[in-house]
Amino acid sequence: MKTALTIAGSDSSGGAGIQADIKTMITNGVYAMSAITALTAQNTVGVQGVLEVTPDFLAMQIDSVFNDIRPDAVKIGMVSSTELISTIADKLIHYKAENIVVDPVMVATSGSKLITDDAISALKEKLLPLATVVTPNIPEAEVLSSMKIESAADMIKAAEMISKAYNCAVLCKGGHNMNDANDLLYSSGEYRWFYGKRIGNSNTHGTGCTLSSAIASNLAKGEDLSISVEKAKNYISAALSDMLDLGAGSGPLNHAFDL
Ligand SMILES: Nc1ncnc2c1ncn2[C@@H]1O[C@H](COP(=O)(O)OP(=O)(O)OP(=O)(O)O)[C@@H](O)[C@H]1O
Ligand SMILES: Cc1ncc(CO)c(N)n1
Repeated sequence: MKTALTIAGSDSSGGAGIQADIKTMITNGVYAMSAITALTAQNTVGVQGVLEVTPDFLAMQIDSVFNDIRPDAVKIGMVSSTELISTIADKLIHYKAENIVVDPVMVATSGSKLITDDAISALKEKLLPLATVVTPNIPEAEVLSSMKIESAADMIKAAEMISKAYNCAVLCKGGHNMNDANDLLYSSGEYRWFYGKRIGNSNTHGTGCTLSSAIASNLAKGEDLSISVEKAKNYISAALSDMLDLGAGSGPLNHAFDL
């Protein structure tokens, strides 16, 4: 069985973070492991508290995983501080990790900030150059490219800028568009659109975590990047279409829609 590791924060409400990642990896056919960067007390309405792990303890978790069950792919989600980002980068280099998917988590769907400004610089300098693919939504792509994104042409331009600056593939996600849900993959100088019909479901808590974990699962199984994104896009669209409606705010999607 192929294996995947998520390095991310825990979401007590189970819709995003580590919990979304593990549900996604299992339903996409890989063995799931975790290294937890922070605990969040969170629900569909907001983030009530964050407790970060120490860099040493994050390093210990990553060592425990790599020294026993080597992951075929690694997904990185919420990492809120510079020290934790440096720890992850050092370990990924040390273990020569492959198939690295970086979801540059900055703000929760509910609006709470999940990263410090210093850490955004560290993410750019230390993690993006290690990434096979980075998966920003439109506001995150604006921060990473320092340009405003108002059209499909802007998505291509921003993805190209990020890809060239950090030497990684870029999937710019269109979930924050009003009219469609088209995602743009820019890789090795070429781009491909993944078209998605906008689904009328306001329960989108954890869509980014889920998509990046599905991509990591497909890479772990040996698919190339473009097919990995295509399959992940089909998975998230089906999970959203199931119209699960839990909680008072933006609720989770149904990761296990076909079980
Ligand atoms: N209403 C929707 N209908 C169809 N697809 C959607 C919808 N909302 C998001 N998606 C898809 O979900 C995936 C994640 O995109 P999105 O832009 O929501 O990420 P995100 O903002 O990082 O998520 P998160 O809410 O976890 O922070 C993309 O493939 C996007 O196209
Ligand atoms: C722990 C965690 N990671 C990522 C997100 C972004 O959806 C979230 N809300 N919570």
